[in-house]
Amino acid sequence: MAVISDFLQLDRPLSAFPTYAALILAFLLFIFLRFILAPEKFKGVPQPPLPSWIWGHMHKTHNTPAGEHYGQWINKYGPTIKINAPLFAGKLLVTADPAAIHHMFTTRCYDYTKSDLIRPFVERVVGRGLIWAEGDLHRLQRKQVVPAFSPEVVNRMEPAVSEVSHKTAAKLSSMVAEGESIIDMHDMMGKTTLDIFGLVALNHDFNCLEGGGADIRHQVKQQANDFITFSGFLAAAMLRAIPATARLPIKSISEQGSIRRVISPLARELIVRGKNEGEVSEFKGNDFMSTMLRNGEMTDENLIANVVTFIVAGYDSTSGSITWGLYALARNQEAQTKLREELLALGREPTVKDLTNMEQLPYFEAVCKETLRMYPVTDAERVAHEDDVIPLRFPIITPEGEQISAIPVKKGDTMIIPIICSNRLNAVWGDGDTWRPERWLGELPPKDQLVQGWANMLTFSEGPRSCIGFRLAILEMKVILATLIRRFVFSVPSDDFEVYGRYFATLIPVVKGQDSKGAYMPLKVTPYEE
Ligand code: HEM
Repeated sequence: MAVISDFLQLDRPLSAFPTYAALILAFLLFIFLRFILAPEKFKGVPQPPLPSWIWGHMHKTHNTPAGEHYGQWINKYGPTIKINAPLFAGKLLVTADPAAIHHMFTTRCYDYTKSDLIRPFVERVVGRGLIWAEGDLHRLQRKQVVPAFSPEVVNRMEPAVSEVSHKTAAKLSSMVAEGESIIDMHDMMGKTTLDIFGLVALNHDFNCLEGGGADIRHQVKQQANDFITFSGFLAAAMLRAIPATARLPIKSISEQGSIRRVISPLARELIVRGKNEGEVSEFKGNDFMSTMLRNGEMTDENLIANVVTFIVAGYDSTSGSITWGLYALARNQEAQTKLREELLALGREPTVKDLTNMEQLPYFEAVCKETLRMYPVTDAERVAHEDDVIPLRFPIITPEGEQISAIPVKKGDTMIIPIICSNRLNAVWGDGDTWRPERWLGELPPKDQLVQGWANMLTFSEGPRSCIGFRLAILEMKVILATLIRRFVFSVPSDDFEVYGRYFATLIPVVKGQDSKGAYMPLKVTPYEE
């Protein structure tokens, strides 16, 4: 009872609220009847055994390492399955099939929008910016900001990225010199990428490495840590069953707005400064802020939402990817040594040219791709806006021997696209769950079995809504990893140390046995001596 009372932010025990108890019962009865009366969905698509009558399949996927259960089911039943949503909220189609993904993300991108669970969540967290926008509004907003992330503009960001990376290396050196040998690299990478994004996109120095931006990073981390608890799961389950629950004073839901509340005043200040100063940075007016302001077509609400959106999307996912890269290298000392040797053999700090030329640093390229394949930091969910038929590359064979090569869907049906499973499909990659950079140096799986996103993976999605910041993310990943691996050896703090991922808006690293700490990646850092 205390849990429910806290969940609902009640200031008296739940027993004092018979009305609340009656409401909860009515709610459960309503969704149960809706479930019983619903027509059968996704006929012929295999469904794994139901782990829980009330929570459907999703408590298992929420409460365990990212991709673990979807991965097991998909490897057993094929890339397309159906599952039960919690609280009798109907069936969901889960697919990692490349043809289905291409259809929803590219061919009919605007007919498969973010679901009624995801879109209001995005609005609460970052506002009505590019990630929230759909249809014509999305086309318009995207056209306005896309020039700020062109190859030429991103390449010009390299000196700033490099400068912050060197500051991080200096900070790590001083921490180690002061006796701190085990360092939370998730926290360090968050500070590094937020500082970079401020400088290259907003002409603003968050100065996180010296203690700045702490409120933003704290809120982002707090939201992630809250989401992976049972309360976080229950809130998502209720929202999926009845989206109007968002209006109730539920703690885990109302607190999702705290990131926006913390960043908005700064966003407003930066916009006013940008409007007054005209060109706001050394990127010849091509930076994100100048580009948005120059067009003058966005309302102030859209401008603020986009500054919040880009700050959060621009630093958290990139820092997560780099953190996972350091973890993979810490677990694979041989690979780390090989990478360091390749970087040092260059005889200088790598330049943008070195980093973008795959032949110059082939192993480094393979390490980055393999990390982004194994640890994609986001997940996706779409809802059909019209009745449609989704094609499959890997047909389903029913127990009766019938082949299903396309799945009819109805307006309102929800599809879950577990990006991590698409990237790891054993049917395509063989040993998809193993981090093995060498796979990128040999022959890749046939193209028609792969998706059409960057490097034939789904990490940055594909199509008109694919990640707009992918070039900047890859540049940051390469510059930061090159700077750190040339100077330090990263290793795991103990033999039984294990980290698994949990999804919030990004893939959070959680140390096994230290789950209550939430997002955390303590690695042993030792200066490298030749
Ligand atoms: C390694 C780091 C990153 C990864 C793995 C990543 C991944 C993704 C993915 C998968 C999507 C599509 C989500 C969906 O449609 O449901 C996306 C969209 C987006 N990303 Fe990234 N991202 C990264 C870094 C960045 C950076 C650095 C920025 C900012 C410059 C950024 C800004 C955005 C925005 C604004 C969208 C929405 C695009 C749209 O809907 O048109 N991301 N990202």
